[in-house]
Amino acid sequence: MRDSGVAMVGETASNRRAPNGVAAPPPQEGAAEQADKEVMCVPRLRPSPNAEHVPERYDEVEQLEYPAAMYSIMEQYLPSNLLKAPREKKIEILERICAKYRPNGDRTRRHRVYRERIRLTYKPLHEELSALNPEQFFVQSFRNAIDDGSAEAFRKIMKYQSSGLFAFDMFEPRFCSLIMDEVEHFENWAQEAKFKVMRPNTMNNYGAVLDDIGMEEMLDQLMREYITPMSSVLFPNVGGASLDSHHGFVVEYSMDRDLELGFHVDDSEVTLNVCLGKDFGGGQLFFRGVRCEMHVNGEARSDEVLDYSHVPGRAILHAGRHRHGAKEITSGQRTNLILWCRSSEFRELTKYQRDFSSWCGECLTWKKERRRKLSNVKPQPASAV
Ligand SMILES: O=C(O)CCC(=O)C(=O)O
Ligand SMILES: [Fe+2]
Repeated sequence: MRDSGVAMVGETASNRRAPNGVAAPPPQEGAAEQADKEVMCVPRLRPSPNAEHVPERYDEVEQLEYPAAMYSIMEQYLPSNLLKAPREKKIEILERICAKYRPNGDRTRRHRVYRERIRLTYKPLHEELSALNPEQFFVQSFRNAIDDGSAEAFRKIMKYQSSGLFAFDMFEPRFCSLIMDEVEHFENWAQEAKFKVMRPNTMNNYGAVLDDIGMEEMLDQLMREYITPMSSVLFPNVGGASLDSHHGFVVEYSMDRDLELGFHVDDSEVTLNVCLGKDFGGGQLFFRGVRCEMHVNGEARSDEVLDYSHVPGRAILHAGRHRHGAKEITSGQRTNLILWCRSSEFRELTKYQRDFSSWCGECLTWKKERRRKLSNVKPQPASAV
């Protein structure tokens, strides 16, 4: 399994919490409006160091993955909103950046130690969550569609479908409760044990990585046996047929915690997002079209502006590169299970590619435009000598 990686997130969106947990400047516009203008990737380092910033010292920090001096040097390349983040957060971010360049995105030593400590000291509340039990976890209609495996069977269970977005009922209410209870139990344990929980990615201040608390194998099986059959049919152009690793976590929103999630793309080829509960108002997902890395900040076409309202037990499946965010909740508490499904084959094959017109809205527009221009070029009559 690869490292949890980092979601590519809106770095400068002014209307959400900054990744360091410090409140970002007051909102100028709504999340969705801002999203139309800008998506950036975080953590994206500055091209040149910030010479005015005096970096922290890391010498006395235990269990650093790399030499302490490297953290001080790299700190000067962090985007300005992260410079004042707590040192622990900066270490986490810098190590995640570096992990991307290690063979197979190997997990950092800190993360290995973190997981081992949980494994040895945390006693799960619901041991049954460590093994996939389709009858207990999934609703009948979803199991039937997977058993059938045809595009027609998947089409039949869709409750909402729009370009690149597919929503269907998936989890039994009891399974939703078990996951939420387990996460709460873990949070309580961590608080009592004074154990610092690693959050799912740089954008979340709450939530937990399910892979870290004993559900990695179960979620891997879920991806291979229950998501791949669907994504092979629904997302063939973005690696949906060759998913081979995942990052599974829950995100939590409530009036006294995170309210919303900034505009971003996921570090995944295909994302499964299932609402677990509980009662809440607001919190709609907003989508703004699928884009490759080069076009991630481009404008959305009007037909790409889509909102989706979560329903407990219901899943939405989308491409990781489908730009999105979550609007503020207006009441209650919302918890969602997120499974970022990745394909190393797809990443390798597309590494040196430049044309993604089979899935990137803007590459496609450019391609059509080029074709149109070419077809408008009138052949010159050959002149006789
Ligand atoms: O809040 C949600 O439902 C979306 C979460 C999300 O997009 C993510 O964690 O990548
Ligand atoms: Fe996301």
